[in-house]
Amino acid sequence: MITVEALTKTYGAYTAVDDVSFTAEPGRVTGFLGPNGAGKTTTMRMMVGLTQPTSGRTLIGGHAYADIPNPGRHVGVLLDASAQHAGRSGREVLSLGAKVMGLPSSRVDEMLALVSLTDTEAKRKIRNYSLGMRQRLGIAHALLGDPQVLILDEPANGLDPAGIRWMRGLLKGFADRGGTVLLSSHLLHEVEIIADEMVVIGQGRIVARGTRETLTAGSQGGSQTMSEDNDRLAAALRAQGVQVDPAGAGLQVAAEPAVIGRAALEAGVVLTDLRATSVNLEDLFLELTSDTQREAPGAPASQPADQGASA
Ligand SMILES: Nc1ncnc2c1ncn2[C@@H]1O[C@H](COP(=O)(O)OP(=O)(O)OP(=O)(O)O)[C@@H](O)[C@H]1O
Repeated sequence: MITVEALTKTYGAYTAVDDVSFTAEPGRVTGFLGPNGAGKTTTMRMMVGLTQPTSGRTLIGGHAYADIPNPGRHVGVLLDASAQHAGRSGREVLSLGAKVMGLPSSRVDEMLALVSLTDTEAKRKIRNYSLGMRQRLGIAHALLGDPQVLILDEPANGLDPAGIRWMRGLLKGFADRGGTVLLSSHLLHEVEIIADEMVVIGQGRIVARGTRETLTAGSQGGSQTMSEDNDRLAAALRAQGVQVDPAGAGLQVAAEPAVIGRAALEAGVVLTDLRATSVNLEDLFLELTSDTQREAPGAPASQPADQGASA
């Protein structure tokens, strides 16, 4: 369990992270989502003691990271895949990590196999690694000590589609076995596929949090429909005050399918297609993060940050 309590970081007059609080629960993947420069990396660095917070704290399993003896055995961290010594090989980096953590060298081979780095690649200097290979090595390093908690900053960065799918499976499996996963991304699609919970940050502040369902709850859902007489159906709906817009060969209607079905029945129009349209999470994400001044109350589709489901 990770508990982030009122973390704030200021650089002079600039507030990079502003009173950020959230939890990441065991058995769940928590996505930390926000556009470039929103404060994700700064928050994660503060969580593991690499950046000193101006105020606030983070507890991981009830302890500050700095107070955890042999932290790699408890918390796997991947913050910057390119931060490893470029002149070392991947195997050397993992072997060093294993020594520091008091692990058998067989663990290095296990991790290399897990992230699909071949023996030849493992012997290559990191300066000659592709970004995806660095990322795989970083994930191997984070998992080396068999931790219960993973904190990963943009772990999918540089991975090809097959690699992203592989990583998703890996992290889901980790959470399914009871582990806690916090991963950041600036890409909604990457996060929404894997994350059980999402914490959305914009301009240093948490603007929403919850599951996909709770985030989009309360948003005005609509329907798409087609009929044998769209004009008559549109007129019948508009007469009830329902907003109707043309959409391709059909209509986009700001109402539930049942409202449309009833209107069609009363107007004697045969429907040829009728489906509820899901709320576009991407629109919600862009709306939430475009201007923190609006925050949750100004954005009707959002889950207010202080009532989020994951709190
Ligand atoms: N050492 C520093 N001095 C001054 N400003 C900083 C420092 N570190 C970060 N910042 C600023 O804090 C803000 C948040 O940066 P951060 O790297 O945390 O964003 P991010 O959400 O991780 O972005 P990205 O998705 O691009 O990685 C940015 O405006 C950045 O320029």
